[in-house]
Amino acid sequence: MKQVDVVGAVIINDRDEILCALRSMKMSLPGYWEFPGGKIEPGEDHQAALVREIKEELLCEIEVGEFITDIVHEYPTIKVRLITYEAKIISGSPVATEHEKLEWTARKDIRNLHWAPADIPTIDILCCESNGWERSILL
Ligand SMILES: Nc1nc2c([nH]c(=O)n2[C@H]2C[C@H](O)[C@@H](COP(=O)(O)OP(=O)(O)OP(=O)(O)O)O2)c(=O)[nH]1
Repeated sequence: MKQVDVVGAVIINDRDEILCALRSMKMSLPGYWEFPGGKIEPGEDHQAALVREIKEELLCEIEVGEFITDIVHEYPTIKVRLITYEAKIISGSPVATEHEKLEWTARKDIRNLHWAPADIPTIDILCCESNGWERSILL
């Protein structure tokens, strides 16, 4: 089965909200939420691919931060390797040029969206992080 290598940016603002992107009817997996990003070009490193994709898709500039996870998900006709990183916007503000819409969502609420299946491991890590933080305060 064909595999595509994709990078996704978990763009977080200073209010701990995450930028979520809804795939449009013109894209594959329409109606699913995802992290903005896209396919890595041959010879490109992950960070460069993310900066390029975000510039193309959202017309703004990001700085790529910590690695989150690297997983392979088998869809019925294609395997997607999704590699996610934290990121923040350093210039401009995001515009949906390809997506149906963009939404800043509080970290605690991101599970409520209907995510592309390949994104669930990233969502689990993002939600755990905040639980871990709360747990360490309670202990
Ligand atoms: N960008 C991105 N793609 C994702 C995520 N989760 C997930 O399964 N995908 C899938 C959807 C696409 O098949 C592929 C990403 O490719 P892309 O972002 O370049 O999408 P595209 O619109 O050019 O894809 P296509 O319609 O040409 O197949 O990975 C995610 O969080 N972000």
